Amino acid sequence: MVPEHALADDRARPVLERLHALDQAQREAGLPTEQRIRSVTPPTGAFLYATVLALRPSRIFEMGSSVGYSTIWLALAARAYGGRVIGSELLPERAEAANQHLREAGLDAVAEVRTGDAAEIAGELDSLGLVFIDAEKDDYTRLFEAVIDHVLPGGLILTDNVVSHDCTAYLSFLRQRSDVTTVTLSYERGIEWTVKGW
Ligand SMILES: C[S@@+](CC[C@H](N)C(=O)[O-])C[C@H]1O[C@@H](n2cnc3c(N)ncnc32)[C@H](O)[C@@H]1O
Repeated sequence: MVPEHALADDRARPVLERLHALDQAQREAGLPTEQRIRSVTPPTGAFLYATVLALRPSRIFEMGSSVGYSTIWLALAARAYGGRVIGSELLPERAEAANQHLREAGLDAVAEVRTGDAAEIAGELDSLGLVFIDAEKDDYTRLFEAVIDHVLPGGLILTDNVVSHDCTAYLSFLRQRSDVTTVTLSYERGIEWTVKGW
């Protein structure tokens, strides 16, 4: 039992535990990256949950949902105050699995995962209070550029894996922009905390 999963309710907890166990098993088996579900760690899930509870964004967008592990964490928090989560996933079978996991967790009224390129789906959305970027690391700049105009002033963009992976180009790109304030959090795999200016 992973302590962070105790934050979830009785319906969501078994789904989170199962997906985390699958992620661990795939990593231990040495499966190639593209075959793994590549979930965030449980502490990162709890971080997303706590951040959403604190900021209470009405509309949350996730770029790269895989089978929905982090989507469940975001949705658990959003449900507490009536927020809504839109996830996005390039691979149709993963998006389908994510929506099935949201149903199992009792969160399908709060969150949905759309199939397609997150950059294109961003164009369908507006007034985003929080964006979580967790797709391919060499695509972060394109995804950020696609979504930033759809984020509210003061909105938060979180990006995972900025310490575990070489994200130098993305981090420099963010620091050259005058419309955001950005800091790197050395937490778990590294989370970039980027706030859009008012
Ligand atoms: C690191 S995994 C996401 C893990 C997920 N956030 C979680 O913690 O459960 C990255 C996922 O992004 C998807 N992906 C890659 N490029 C994408 C894009 N341009 N738009 C949407 N999804 C993308 C991949 O297929 C993969 O399933």
